[in-house]
Amino acid sequence: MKIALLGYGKMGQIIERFSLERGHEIVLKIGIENLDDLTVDNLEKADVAIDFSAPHAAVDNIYKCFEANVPVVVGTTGWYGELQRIKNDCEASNNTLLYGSNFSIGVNIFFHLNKVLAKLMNNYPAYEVQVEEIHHTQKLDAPSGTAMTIAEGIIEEMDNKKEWVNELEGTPISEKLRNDQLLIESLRIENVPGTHTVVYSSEVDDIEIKHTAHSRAGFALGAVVAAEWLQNKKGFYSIADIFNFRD
Ligand SMILES: NC(=O)C1=CN([C@@H]2O[C@H](COP(=O)(O)OP(=O)(O)OC[C@H]3O[C@@H](n4cnc5c(N)ncnc54)[C@H](OP(=O)(O)O)[C@@H]3O)[C@@H](O)[C@H]2O)C=CC1
Ligand SMILES: O=C(O)C1=N[C@H](C(=O)O)C[C@H](O)C1
Repeated sequence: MKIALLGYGKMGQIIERFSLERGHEIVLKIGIENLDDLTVDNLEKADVAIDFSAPHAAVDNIYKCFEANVPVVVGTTGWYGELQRIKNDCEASNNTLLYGSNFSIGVNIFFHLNKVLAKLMNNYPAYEVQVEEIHHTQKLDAPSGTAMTIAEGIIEEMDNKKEWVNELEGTPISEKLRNDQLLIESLRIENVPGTHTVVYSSEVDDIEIKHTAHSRAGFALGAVVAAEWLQNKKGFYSIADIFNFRD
């Protein structure tokens, strides 16, 4: 495949390496220094675009791909408030997009496990649930997209949780946490690629599930595999469409 990389930072560079290893060609690399090269003409040279840019940049980049009719894989997080509008516009313009808050196989297994556990724990109100995410200090968004997906999985399965609220280290939530709110605690520590924990705590014990990324390799390989999966498809997809986990 001919791949356009939108965003050539920490992730873009590893995605380039995996793309070349898997026999693909990089026909366009867009970073902050050559944004003018992000044109319809240049995008049309690619079979697929992969966006790992920045929360403020992803939406414009997606619409540029739609204009060029190039399928786009979006790994960038922090833009999900626009998800419904983009889904509608993608389908209305007969375009193709796949997004995911996390492309690693391990985290996608974890997403499934999280929902199975939440369904079970729904029967045990003595346990209070909380999500924690830890990332490197350059991360621009909080909570992480992965933590949002985890929280949404819990809210879907637990009758007493209706919404999540975020506490970023140093900026505690302004109001007291309500019983129907799920806390996502965000911590920023130098060089951490991504750690997510779900804890159910009772008076007598804790139950904890945790995913620890040792590097960014799992995210990057997953993004290239997602781009391969998207070939010859039309429409709006999420990473969950690639996996078919059973309980
Ligand atoms: N879904 C997943 O599995 C994963 C998602 N991510 C997400 O991917 C995104 C990128 O992560 P990461 O690579 O670590 O971040 P980096 O900051 O290392 O890289 C992003 C790059 O994009 C550049 N950029 C800024 N604006 C634009 C634009 N308009 N078009 C193209 N590039 C632009 C930035 O330039 P400059 O720094 O000069 O502004 C930077 O070089 C984040 O949102 C992160 O949360 C990360 C890992 C896994
Ligand atoms: O910014 C990152 O680094 C990561 N972002 C994604 C997220 O917001 O969940 C995925 C991964 O945790 C790394």
